[in-house]
Amino acid sequence: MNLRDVVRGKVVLVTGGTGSFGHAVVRRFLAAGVAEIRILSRDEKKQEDMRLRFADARLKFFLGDVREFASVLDAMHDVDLVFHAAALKQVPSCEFHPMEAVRTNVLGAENVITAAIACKVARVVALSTDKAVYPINAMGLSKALMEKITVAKSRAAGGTVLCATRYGNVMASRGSVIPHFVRQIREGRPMTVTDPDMTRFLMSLEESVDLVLHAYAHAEQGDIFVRKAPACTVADLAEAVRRVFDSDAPVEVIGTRHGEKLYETLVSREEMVRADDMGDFYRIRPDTRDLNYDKFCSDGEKLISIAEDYTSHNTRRLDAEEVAAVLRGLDYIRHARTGILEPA
Ligand SMILES: O=c1ccn([C@@H]2O[C@H](COP(=O)(O)OP(=O)(O)O[C@H]3O[C@H](CO)[C@@H](O)[C@H](O)[C@H]3O)[C@@H](O)[C@H]2O)c(=O)[nH]1
Repeated sequence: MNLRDVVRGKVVLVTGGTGSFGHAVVRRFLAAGVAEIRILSRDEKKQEDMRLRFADARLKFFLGDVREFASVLDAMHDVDLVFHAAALKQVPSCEFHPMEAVRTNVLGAENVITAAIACKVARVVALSTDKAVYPINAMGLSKALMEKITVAKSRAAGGTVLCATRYGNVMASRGSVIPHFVRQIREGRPMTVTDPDMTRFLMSLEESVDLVLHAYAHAEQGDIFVRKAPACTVADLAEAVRRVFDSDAPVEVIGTRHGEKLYETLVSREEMVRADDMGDFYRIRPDTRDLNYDKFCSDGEKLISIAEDYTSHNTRRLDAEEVAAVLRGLDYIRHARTGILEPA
């Protein structure tokens, strides 16, 4: 896909756009000749920082909250494309305040989709997570409902194509384990590993943006897109960080945290039977049976019995040296090696 051909002259809205994903999308879209890119978010300070950083008149800021339909509608007029990234995404905070997750991740998503359909937006890409598959924590559960809303609304969305993307852990994102390990090394503390055998998919920020752009370019009504990714154990991740920083910090095993899974799943076996393998990506097509509910009870699916989940346990596994090589390529690690510890 040539991004230039796709975005030239377009008006794009990014909800929750002041985070690292928003920055990466804005950078690429401005360079590719987008007509206007709007950010809808709650924090005026983060908006001001971003305004100063980009200093580009095509970048417009809308103060508001996806929980408020009126503020979503205000930002939606004349928009061609929406990336819905606004979310509560920390597992512990959603666990303690599940209704807040419902308000932002579930009702907020409904507001965005309803406003987009009303304003005849061409495409909406909603950002989801591997934690939405076989969810066990409130964050994953609320994102699973967001996906369900996207697919259900796609049955009657007129000319607005609704789709979602699912990705795993973005390496070195703010608050995540890699910057945490680096900080522990710098402060001369032991590295705390939850469960050495726990696995996570590894994806860079740029790869997560590629996935979202792939979805934008290829989506048909109700699709969910997944990008194939390698994974590693947390023990190997900790060892890789030690090698990159030439550290001999000890590792302390602290046990699994509240709401955590041993491994993550990007595509369930139930979805795998209707997924297309697109090389680097999977496309999970919606269940297109009509609204005759009876069929959902009577028509079985034999293929499910032989299909396999796509998980961080059975994807390509990187060892510590391979993870270290990936880490050395990250901007965050290059900066951290010179003493700047906070991810952008
Ligand atoms: O001190 C620590 C902290 C974490 N971990 C492990 O490191 C892995 C990654 O942890 P973390 O970076 O906190 O990511 P997750 O808990 O998997 O969740 C992240 O990834 C999600 C997407 O899957 C995002 O939605 C969340 O915001 C983001 O925190 C997990 O196996 C943790 O058990 C440790 O071993 N030691």
